[in-house]
Amino acid sequence: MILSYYVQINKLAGNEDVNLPCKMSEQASGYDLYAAVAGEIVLAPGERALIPTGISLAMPEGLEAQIRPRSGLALKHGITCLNTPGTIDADYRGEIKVLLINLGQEPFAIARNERIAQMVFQAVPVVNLVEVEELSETQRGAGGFGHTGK
Ligand SMILES: O=c1ccn([C@H]2C[C@H](O)[C@@H](COP(=O)(O)OP(=O)(O)OP(=O)(O)O)O2)c(=O)[nH]1
Ligand SMILES: [Mg+2]
Repeated sequence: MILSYYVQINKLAGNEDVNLPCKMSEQASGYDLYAAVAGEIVLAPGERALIPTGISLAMPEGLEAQIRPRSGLALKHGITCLNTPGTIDADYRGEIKVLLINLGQEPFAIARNERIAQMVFQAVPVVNLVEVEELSETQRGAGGFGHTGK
């Protein structure tokens, strides 16, 4: 079954040259996000930076977007998203930004229009939290954090 939605996308002023998020293969899960940095920025080992993408979105209620690292950047350069997966709320209208961190040993340069991360859309159920005095019993109960063994 294929779920299909329309999501509005807006290029922010001054970013007309920055590519729109793009799927790199027909059935890719993620739309690659392009850096909207001015010129180039360099992340020293251990350094983090909030990278602009030059775009904003309006998704329908019931969708979210997740910002995830690109595995190639992680493997080759130790570049990942610090808050992965980043959460883009359906009602957020600001610029999408990517919090990158350099966990590698070498400085890493990011140029304008380079692909820095990917954005995956997910359906989010609408949940109503109902406060109660007691919860239903289960076999697991409160067991967790490895209580079933290694
Ligand atoms: O990687 C990210 C994560 C978040 N956001 C934007 C969209 C999101 O809707 C908003 C808030 O994100 P989140 O809820 O993760 O952050 P918070 O620290 O809880 O901030 P807030 O109090 O604004 O919700 O920031 C991004 O652009 N990139
Ligand atoms: Mg929040």
